[in-house]
Amino acid sequence: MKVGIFGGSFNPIHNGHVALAKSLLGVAGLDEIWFMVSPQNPLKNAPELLDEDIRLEMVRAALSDEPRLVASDYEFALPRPSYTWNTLTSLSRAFPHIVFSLLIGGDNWQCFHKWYRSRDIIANYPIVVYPRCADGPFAGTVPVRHENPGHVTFADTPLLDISSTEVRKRIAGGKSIAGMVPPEVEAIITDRCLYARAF
Ligand SMILES: Nc1ncnc2c1ncn2[C@@H]1O[C@H](COP(=O)(O)OP(=O)(O)OP(=O)(O)O)[C@@H](O)[C@H]1O
Ligand SMILES: O=C(O)c1ccc[n+]([C@@H]2O[C@H](COP(=O)([O-])O)[C@@H](O)[C@H]2O)c1
Repeated sequence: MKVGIFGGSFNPIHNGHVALAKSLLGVAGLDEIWFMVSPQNPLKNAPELLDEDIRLEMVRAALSDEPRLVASDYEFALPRPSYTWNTLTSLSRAFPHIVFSLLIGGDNWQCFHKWYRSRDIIANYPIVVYPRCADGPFAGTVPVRHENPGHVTFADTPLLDISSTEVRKRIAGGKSIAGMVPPEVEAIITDRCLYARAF
């Protein structure tokens, strides 16, 4: 069985994440994709990061009709910050029959050399890099290739110009997020008044 690990803050999950994962199932030949909700990205200090349980609840709601897309809280029980090398090796020990790949966006691939034991990840796990249309400096760029890419492939998936940052900004500005997040996620955000404070 082949499983892709799609790690993220998912603060909140949006339609770009779901559309991308659906496309990656086919493009990368995966049986399932596990959305690994990261309690704490080692390289991000985000004061606006919501509690991991609420972020997980939104991911579960968004994926409720997608049997091959799975919401995972696996990192919640691992040491913080959430180093992907630790997650992958722990998963491989826990599920020895599963071949895990790492799915990573072009934005994160640009700084992959800063990740904890990035060379070990490249040497031991297949990596699938997908293009990311971020609203930041890497908008529309082709991911940088590392010197010794190992099992790194570059997936030709569609670019969807949505980010969690934009979703949070719109909510704080009193604007609609209809069509940017799944309706189940929009309902949770509205009911609990999430992200109502401006950041
Ligand atoms: N619209 C999108 N298209 C393709 N990939 C995306 C998109 N949005 C996010 N991703 C990817 O999903 C992964 C997890 O996303 P993350 O939770 O950081 O969302 P984000 O929208 O980038 O959040 P933020 O705006 O808060 O940085 C990242 O590696 C990112 O590359
Ligand atoms: O392992 C690392 O050193 C590392 C450094 C930066 C990011 N990550 C992981 O990359 C994923 C994407 O994070 P984010 O916050 O951009 O959605 C998430 O699973 C993080 O834990 C991992």
